[in-house]
Amino acid sequence: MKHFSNIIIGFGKAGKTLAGTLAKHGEEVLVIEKDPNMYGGTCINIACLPTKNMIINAHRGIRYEAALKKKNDLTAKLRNKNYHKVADLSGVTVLTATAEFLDDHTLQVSDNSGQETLQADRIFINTGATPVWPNIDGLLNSKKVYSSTDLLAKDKQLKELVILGSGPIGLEFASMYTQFGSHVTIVDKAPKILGKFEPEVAQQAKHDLEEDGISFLLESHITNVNDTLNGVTLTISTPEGMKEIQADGLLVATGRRANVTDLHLERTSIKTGSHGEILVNDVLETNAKDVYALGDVTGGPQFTYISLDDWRIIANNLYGNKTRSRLNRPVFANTIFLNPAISSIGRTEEQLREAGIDYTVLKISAASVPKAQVIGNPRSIYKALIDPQSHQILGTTIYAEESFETINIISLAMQNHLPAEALRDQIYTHPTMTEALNDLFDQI
Ligand SMILES: Cc1cc2nc3c(=O)[nH]c(=O)nc-3n(C[C@H](O)[C@H](O)[C@H](O)COP(=O)(O)OP(=O)(O)OC[C@H]3O[C@@H](n4cnc5c(N)ncnc54)[C@H](O)[C@@H]3O)c2cc1C
Ligand SMILES: NC(=O)c1ccc[n+]([C@@H]2O[C@H](COP(=O)([O-])OP(=O)(O)OC[C@H]3O[C@@H](n4cnc5c(N)ncnc54)[C@H](O)[C@@H]3O)[C@@H](O)[C@H]2O)c1
Repeated sequence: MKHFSNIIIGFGKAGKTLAGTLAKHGEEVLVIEKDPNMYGGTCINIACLPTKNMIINAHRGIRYEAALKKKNDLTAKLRNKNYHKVADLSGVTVLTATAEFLDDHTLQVSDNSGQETLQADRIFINTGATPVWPNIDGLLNSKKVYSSTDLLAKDKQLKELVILGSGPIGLEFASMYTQFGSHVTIVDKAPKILGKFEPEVAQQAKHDLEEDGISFLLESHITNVNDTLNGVTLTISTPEGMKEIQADGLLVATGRRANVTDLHLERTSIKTGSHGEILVNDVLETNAKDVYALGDVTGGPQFTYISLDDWRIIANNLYGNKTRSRLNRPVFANTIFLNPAISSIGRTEEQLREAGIDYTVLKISAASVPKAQVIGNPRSIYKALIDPQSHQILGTTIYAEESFETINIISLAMQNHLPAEALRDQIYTHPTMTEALNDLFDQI
């Protein structure tokens, strides 16, 4: 039986970065990835980067087939680069095989050629997340039902697309497909979209998505999926009664949960939660000694930058001053890449009210910001909540062009406890959307 000092299961953001750190410290590492099309993990192959590349090219007016080719070229390049960045490190080996546990420190790996048993002193589980499939009649047998991964690989554009789920995946695909010229209907059981964002921003974003041609069926669910010669018929229960929609396909975007499918954790002392997520303590240790879990598989926030931050926690606890943990993870933002993008950080008005925290609201539209005019997209709301005494920023939501960049400045200010005046008085380059922060914080 082969023995390794460290085995990382899954070539995700945390895992691949950790392989580099371990190698730098002279450690021997085996990285096991089950799918050669996934070297580099979910983000670069089937998620963040290909979707944003398609979204940007759709906005540029590039046709679907040409955009798909550009996306495929990009992911192939990134995959190859990611593979070599890890496999070429001294002390690191990449094995393309599926790993399953036999006990806490013993794994069986399998590929088409056979199986092998391996042991390791330390094991890091970084196997990501997998789509949740709702229980709907005809859904699993349909050939017209797609996950985000399937749809990103589709060589022909679906002209009439229904999307189940209005989370980030559903909304980003809806925005992208609309820009490519398709008609999209979103079905969600929730009464409103973007429910975690400030209500006026969510409302404005919904209005703009509708203006772009997207139809919404809220408080609705699909009860039946029936393939037809040319597409699919969807039976939908809505507040106005049952509806039937003919479409070319259905994208299911109803959430993703920890991917532990192949791992056979029942053979170990590793504990899982009610959604299959691997339970870890604040420094990402599982119940089994020297077995860690990182990234989406822990059931934490599903973002590449959080997986990367999990790596920081592990690296700090293995080689650093052991101060980093999930408990003191810095405040972090999130963005949904719409037209324009919606980005937020910290707390909303509702959350502050519930917590009994006093706040002052600052709000502007950036329609008159020169860069918004240069881009030709005046859609915008900038909203900040600040402490009335200290002027510390408690939360910010930006719905505007380039909000995904501007929000990182707010993040830096919050993390370093800068008062709103610092952002008000900062000299920003021109013309940028960030300049709007001069005006937003001028209302203090
Ligand atoms: C469509 C979409 C768009 C997204 N957009 C964004 C975005 O814009 N920004 C953002 O921050 N996040 C985004 N996310 C979320 C982000 O992609 C994930 O949070 C992130 O990639 C998770 O990384 P990870 O390190 O947990 O593991 P992953 O990168 O998911 O890696 C897990 C790897 O483990 C492998 N694996 C699984 N089981 C086994 C096994 N038994 N043996 C061997 N290998 C195995 C898998 O093949 C996979 O390569 C998006 C997600 C999706 C689906
Ligand atoms: N820009 C980004 O950062 C980005 C982009 C895409 C994905 N992601 C990550 O991927 C994860 C998964 O995204 P997602 O959009 O699939 O999930 P989600 O959980 O965020 O949203 C799922 C939506 O589906 C609805 N839904 C669930 N079951 C339903 C049913 N049976 N009928 C009708 N509606 C139903 C829910 O009400 C919800 O609105 C997110 O947690 C996110 O962190 C991030």
